[in-house]
Amino acid sequence: MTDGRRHWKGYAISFVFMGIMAGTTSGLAYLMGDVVNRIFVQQNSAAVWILSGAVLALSITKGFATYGQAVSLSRVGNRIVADNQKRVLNRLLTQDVAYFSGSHTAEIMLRFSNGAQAARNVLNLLITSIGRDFLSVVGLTAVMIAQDPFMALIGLLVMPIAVGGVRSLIRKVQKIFQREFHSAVQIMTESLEAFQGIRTVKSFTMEDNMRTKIYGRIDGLEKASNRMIRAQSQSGPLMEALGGVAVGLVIMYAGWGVLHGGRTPGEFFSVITALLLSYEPAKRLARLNIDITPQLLGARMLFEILDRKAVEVDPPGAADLKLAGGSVEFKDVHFGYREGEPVLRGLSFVAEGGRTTALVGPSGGGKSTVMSLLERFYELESGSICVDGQDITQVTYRSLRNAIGFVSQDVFLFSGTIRDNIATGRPGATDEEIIAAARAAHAHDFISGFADGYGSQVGEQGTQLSGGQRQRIAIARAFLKDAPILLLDEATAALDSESEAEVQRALRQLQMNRTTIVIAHRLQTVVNADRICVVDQGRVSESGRHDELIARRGRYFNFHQLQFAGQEQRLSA
Ligand SMILES: Nc1ncnc2c1ncn2[C@@H]1O[C@H](COP(=O)(O)OP(=O)(O)OP(=O)(O)O)[C@@H](O)[C@H]1O
Repeated sequence: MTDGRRHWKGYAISFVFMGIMAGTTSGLAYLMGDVVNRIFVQQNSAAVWILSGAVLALSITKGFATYGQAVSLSRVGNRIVADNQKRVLNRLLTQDVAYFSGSHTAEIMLRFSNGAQAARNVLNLLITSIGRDFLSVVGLTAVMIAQDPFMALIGLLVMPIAVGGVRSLIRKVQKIFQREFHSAVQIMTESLEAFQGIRTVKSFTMEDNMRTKIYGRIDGLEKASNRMIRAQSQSGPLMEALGGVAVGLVIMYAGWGVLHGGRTPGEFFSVITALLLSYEPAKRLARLNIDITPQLLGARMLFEILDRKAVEVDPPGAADLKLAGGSVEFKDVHFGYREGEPVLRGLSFVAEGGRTTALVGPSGGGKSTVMSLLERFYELESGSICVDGQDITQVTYRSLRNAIGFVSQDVFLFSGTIRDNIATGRPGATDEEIIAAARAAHAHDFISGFADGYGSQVGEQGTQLSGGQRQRIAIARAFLKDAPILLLDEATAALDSESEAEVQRALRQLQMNRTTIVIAHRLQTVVNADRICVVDQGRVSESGRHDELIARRGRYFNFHQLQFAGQEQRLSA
């Protein structure tokens, strides 16, 4: 807990309220003895006033204590949820890209939201059980013992049986919970995919398939939830029966005592009241194990994230990257996303500062991987990557990533305004700077064409931008970021020639005076690049300027010929 002491203070307060609740409840049970004896047996008229006043006072105190404990417990509970969510968010943000590509968003989201609630529920259940229920049972037992120890013993005889009875249910509950969680993740995953891929779903008329599949999952979850309720409620009949046995035995013993053994009716009523009042808290205590099990499992889902090591943590004493021209060097880099499946096999190349280096080669050769590695989204197996002579593993993540701008084919827009989206390039940028960046990116005109201009909403609930427009937003971001190193994954599709020309113009401007590494799909880029690296099977098989490589008549030359033969201005694919 980030601030455990703060939580415990809150719990201590609700504990005090619970103590008052337990005390007043026991007091009320105790008074029942006097009510019966003084008012009904002794017919003492003064006692009517005193006892009714005392009952009233105790009830009012109990009412306030009930309110106080509910409010204080909820407050501390809500704080725990909030704290836990912040901690999980922090831990998630320090995970690397590999973690996110390896786990489904739906599962992370469920752990994030339900896990934090479950952790709160565990503490609440423990506190209310110990504070309210346990104290009540202790207080009421004390009343029973004070009135008649033997009668109390009869009443409490059933307790061990109740506790033993519920134990067997716990394993069942655990198993059902796992199934419930799994079904919930599947429902969330599949419906998220259906909504995110709604165009594909509709154009392939997959609605019926989707419906059937997700219906099946929902039905599965419903069944699991029903099974859970059945298992959890199995303790109900057991407890009712045992409670009945206890009350029955007390009536038999005490009734006989009142009739034949000189016991007062007051003692009898007081014990019965205490027994009936302790019934609910005792039931809850016996069920505690069952109720807490799913919550504990839910909390474990959360703690599995919290227990993960923060991956993206700077080594102690890591220095910030010192830029001097922004040259990039890959030296004999070996890397694979999975064990035994190498993607880069000894890749080396130099991207000189301020120059444009183009990566070309067949699809799947590892070009995008090169870019991910330079941003240090993944760790190398061997070899090194240096920026201006500094190994990227030795400098801070922040300074490395601040030095790199990125424009890719699929541009991610956050929900918010166009202004906000451009400003992600440099948080805190002024309106003038944002507009200047948009102008440089050839985006100002189309943005001004919207009714709300820079204030237009984009993202999931906003204006849908075209592919070319989205790209120009990304370019504006990169202009604003003004990083010395630029990674460019050239657009290959979905741009009409007009917006393509706009995007190209903007990109040319952006590339000026920056170290640019571009995944080139267009001949034009390659022809003008200062250096072309042919990435094939995880290595740079050839490099040089366009005319040098053509003259060499090797791999690049073949690509080039192919492209011309296909009349397609693309190199990869
Ligand atoms: N996140 C990932 N997890 C696992 N494998 C991946 C991941 N990204 C890429 N790969 C694999 O790594 C290999 C290289 O992919 P990469 O995207 O770097 O190639 P590329 O040269 O950029 O291809 P293209 O020109 O088609 O974009 C491919 O075999 C691909 O399946």
